[in-house]
Amino acid sequence: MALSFRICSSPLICRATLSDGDNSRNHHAIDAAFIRRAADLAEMSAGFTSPHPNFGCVIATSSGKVAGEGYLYAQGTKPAEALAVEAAREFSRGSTAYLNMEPGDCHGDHTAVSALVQAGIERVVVGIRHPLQHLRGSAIRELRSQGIEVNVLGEDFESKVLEDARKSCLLVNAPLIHRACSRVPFSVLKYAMTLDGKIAASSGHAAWISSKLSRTRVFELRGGSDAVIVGGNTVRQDDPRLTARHGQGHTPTRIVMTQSLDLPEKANLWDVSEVSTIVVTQRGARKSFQKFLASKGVEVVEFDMLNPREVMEYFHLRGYLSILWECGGTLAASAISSSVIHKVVAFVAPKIIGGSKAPSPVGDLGMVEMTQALNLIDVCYEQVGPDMLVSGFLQPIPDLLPVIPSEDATVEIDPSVDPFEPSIIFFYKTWDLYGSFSNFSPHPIRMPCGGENDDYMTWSSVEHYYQANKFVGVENPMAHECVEKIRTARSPEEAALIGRSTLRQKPELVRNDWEDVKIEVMYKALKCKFATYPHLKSMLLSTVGSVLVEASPHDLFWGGGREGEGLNYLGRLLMQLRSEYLGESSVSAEKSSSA
Ligand SMILES: NC(=O)C1=CN([C@@H]2O[C@H](COP(=O)(O)OP(=O)(O)OC[C@H]3O[C@@H](n4cnc5c(N)ncnc54)[C@H](OP(=O)(O)O)[C@@H]3O)[C@@H](O)[C@H]2O)C=CC1
Ligand SMILES: Nc1c(N[C@@H]2O[C@H](COP(=O)(O)O)[C@@H](O)[C@H]2O)[nH]c(=O)[nH]c1=O
Repeated sequence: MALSFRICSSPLICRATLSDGDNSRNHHAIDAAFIRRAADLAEMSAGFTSPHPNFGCVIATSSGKVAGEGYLYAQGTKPAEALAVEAAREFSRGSTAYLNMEPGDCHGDHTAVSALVQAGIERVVVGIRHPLQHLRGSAIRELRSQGIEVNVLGEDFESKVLEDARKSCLLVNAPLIHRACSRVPFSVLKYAMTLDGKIAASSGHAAWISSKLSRTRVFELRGGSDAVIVGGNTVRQDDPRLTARHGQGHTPTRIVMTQSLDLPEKANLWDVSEVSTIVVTQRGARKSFQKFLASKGVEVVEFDMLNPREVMEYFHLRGYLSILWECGGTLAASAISSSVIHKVVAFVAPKIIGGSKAPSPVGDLGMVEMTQALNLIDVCYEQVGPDMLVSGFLQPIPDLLPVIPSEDATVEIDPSVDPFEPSIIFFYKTWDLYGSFSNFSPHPIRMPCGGENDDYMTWSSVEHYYQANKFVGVENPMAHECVEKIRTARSPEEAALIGRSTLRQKPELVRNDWEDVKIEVMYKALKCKFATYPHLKSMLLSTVGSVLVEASPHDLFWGGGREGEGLNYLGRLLMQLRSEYLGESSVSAEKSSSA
């Protein structure tokens, strides 16, 4: 059955009534319809932040009416379940909540579960369990312990229609599911071709094959990916920008894969003022050009064996979850042969360019008979302006039921479970085991803005506070505006984006003493966070004896870097805070023993 992945155009919270057909007595069909709607809602957050779990929730009354809906905008914002019950108000009582995925209560605050319990929800239907082992099953257990009936698709009941609904839940969080059971990021090959199967004219000219509307869809695809990758020849021919030009939201890292490193000195990708570029190349290639790129702020990574699999395994280790391949046919063929492409998205334009030498989307795969052709699965067809968008999967999304059958059996197949030495605790993504230590964790703090304004304000995360402080106390209305924009940013990622890009683009708005005070600013915010949330303080104290390292491969100041080359200031400040707490408790223990 083909799954359609329409981006929902309805507002965040909407009220809708099921059509008569959906209102049938067939419980499976009703459950399936609502779960699919929850998955559609979840899809709405894709593209606003770097991939993270996408959650949607629908509250339906016993008569099959939608009482409320919600989706998680980004990590740190209100959970989908809380938004949905808020929208449903008194209609939540006795209703059923449909969730595309089990909530991951990674911060121990049970916000999603509490929202459902307090609203009087009677039954919860879950599309899939949480794919990450340390989070899997805990919200379901908690809901059941509160007397709520919980049904998980594929576990408590099965049918074709429910199977399809479950599949839509797997797809909407495909990058995360891949992270749980694979060693390469989820990769999509996207191209635009003419009706006669060419991705450029014989001259190499390709701007443009697809329509403006299709290219806008490409910006959305880029915005939903961690990185976009092209080969060296595409850089030489097209001089692409590879940015997601659709307003606010996530912009993916640009990756160039080149063996020769024979690239032009002037290229749009070397402008890293808005977003970074990483060039991956063969060890030893054109050392002088490597230096030139480094001087431009472009990172160069050398490989002994430059091939798509090695490159993808490397980016998986660096924390990339999803990659969009926008390369030409030569690199595409190599990536498909290496089995790193999971999905294909092709825009077919009603144009004919001809040319026996004009390139096609996929180069030589060594196949000689049509019976060897790779068949796509779950194919979708959609008209986009004048073009036809055909998409489908080359490899199925892993099915969590057989792949991850139980909590006990998962350690072996989940490479993220415990990949590190026990004496070092790494933390990075907020949903990781110690993710609450991250600046991005959703723990609001109340602190004065700093500067002349001593009023206490609520900051949605440490990251909001930290980024805003770059511009505090600067006598310029634009700096004030920037502080407010960061304070009201809907997610830590958005706050970071505004803070970092303003620092790069308008350095005059940054306070003069920023470099001197930034560690102190961070420490103050961390102290406030751990003092505000006792369970976080306990978590920090539980790490005594372990070194804390922020496993950010990019941030060599706050993070530990890829191979320990980073300064790890965030880890250090947390250890300092931990020592402070230990000092306090030993002083109070001394006092009580001497009393
Ligand atoms: N319509 C569309 O959607 C698109 C069209 N195009 C068009 O396609 C043409 C370029 O096609 P093509 O040369 O295939 O594209 P690419 O440049 O994307 O891929 C080939 C290049 O990738 C690099 N490379 C590194 N490792 C490998 C490897 N293991 N296997 C293969 N390549 C590797 C090499 O760069 P190096 O030579 O530097 O070592 C190689 O020349 C251009 O005309 C461009 O306009 C490109 C993208 C999309
Ligand atoms: N020609 C072509 C595409 N080409 C891809 O887009 C890149 C250019 O991106 P940018 O510089 O950001 O606009 C180019 O290098 C290639 O990867 N894409 C499409 O959707 N449709 C098209 O017709």
